[in-house]
Amino acid sequence: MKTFDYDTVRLLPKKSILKSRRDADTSVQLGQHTFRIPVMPANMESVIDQNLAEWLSARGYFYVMHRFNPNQRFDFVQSMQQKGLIASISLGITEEEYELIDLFKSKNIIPEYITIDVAHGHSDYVFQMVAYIKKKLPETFLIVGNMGTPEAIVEAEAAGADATKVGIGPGKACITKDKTGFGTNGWQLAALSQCAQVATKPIIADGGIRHHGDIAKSIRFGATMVMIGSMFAGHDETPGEVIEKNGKAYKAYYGSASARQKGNEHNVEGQSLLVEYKGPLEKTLKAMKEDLSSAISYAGGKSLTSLKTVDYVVLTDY
Ligand SMILES: NC(=O)C1=CN([C@@H]2O[C@H](COP(=O)(O)OP(=O)(O)OC[C@H]3O[C@@H](n4cnc5c(N)ncnc54)[C@H](OP(=O)(O)O)[C@@H]3O)[C@@H](O)[C@H]2O)C=CC1
Ligand SMILES: Nc1nc2c(ncn2[C@@H]2O[C@H](COP(=O)(O)O)[C@@H](O)[C@H]2O)c(=O)[nH]1
Repeated sequence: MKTFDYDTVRLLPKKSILKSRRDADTSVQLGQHTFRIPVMPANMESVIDQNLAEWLSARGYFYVMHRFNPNQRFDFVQSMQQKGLIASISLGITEEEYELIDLFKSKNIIPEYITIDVAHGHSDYVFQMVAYIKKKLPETFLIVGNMGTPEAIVEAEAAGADATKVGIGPGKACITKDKTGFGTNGWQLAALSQCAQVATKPIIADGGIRHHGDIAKSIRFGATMVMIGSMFAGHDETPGEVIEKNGKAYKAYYGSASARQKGNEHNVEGQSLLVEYKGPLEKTLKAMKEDLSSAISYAGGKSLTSLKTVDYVVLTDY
């Protein structure tokens, strides 16, 4: 099997039709809503909290709240919706999660988006949860992850997923490939491409984004949106305190399957890192939008759709 990844692919330019990059449209539709850029922060405790969820949603960005304060999710959804904001939460697949779905149903509080967040999403237990959510909360847009193969995408869509999330182990805080030998680390873009060939619904590329250009590459290879952890962590608006070390400023970034997150040493597949302190998030989001606008211009179009058909090369002696 031929593989490639973000660092070995270059997209090929087409004649531009834009007078200015400011005329490029970077917006994307997911479900019933349109968002400013095809980017969402990872649903990790060191990346997002309720304040950031409110901040992003109020400004037209998509987000997925993490699931590590399980008992606060009902109030979270109510509070977001009372403010006129989109409610987008994560769920696991334990019994308590079924009870939360029942609570939403009984109170007629309907989250606009739910993401099933399990390391190995290609599982009948995940698909049972998909079916339950679609039965109880049919209006909710349901994202199901994580997957790494076309077979998984086909089964998830057949079970009722409205979108799937692709990426087993390409994340910066991930140690899955070393601990288990499995995953899409090192060929995430090729895995995304394979999954996109069978997908009939949106795919979210999750993990391994290290440069803004990787967002455009993800769209070229079939993603509707991307999920980003480490590049989001470390801002003023992201969780955690600034840490000074050897005269430089950092914030903590830790995996959802790290010992720090789990509070134990069982099935640890994530590590704790320091990422550089990056200042205000507004500045990074503006730069992402500008770089995507430039990419659209190079693609010879006016919107993200133009990226989907550009030619590319794979560097071999890289
Ligand atoms: N994208 C990625 O590559 C990865 C992401 N993560 C993140 O870490 C967090 C913790 O995830 P997770 O480990 O799923 O923890 P969870 O506690 O949510 O586990 C999910 C459920 O599936 C069961 N399960 C069975 N086989 C597996 C398997 N191979 N991997 C995971 N669960 C399995 C678990 O039982 P039991 O625990 O008894 O086995 C548990 O009941 C999530 O937020 C996830 O997104 C973690 C690893 C990889
Ligand atoms: N294998 C693991 N993957 C993890 C863990 N915590 C989060 N993640 C995944 O990483 C991405 C973010 O990747 P990044 O390259 O942008 O930093 C995140 O969305 C999860 O899918 C973990 O503990 N182990």
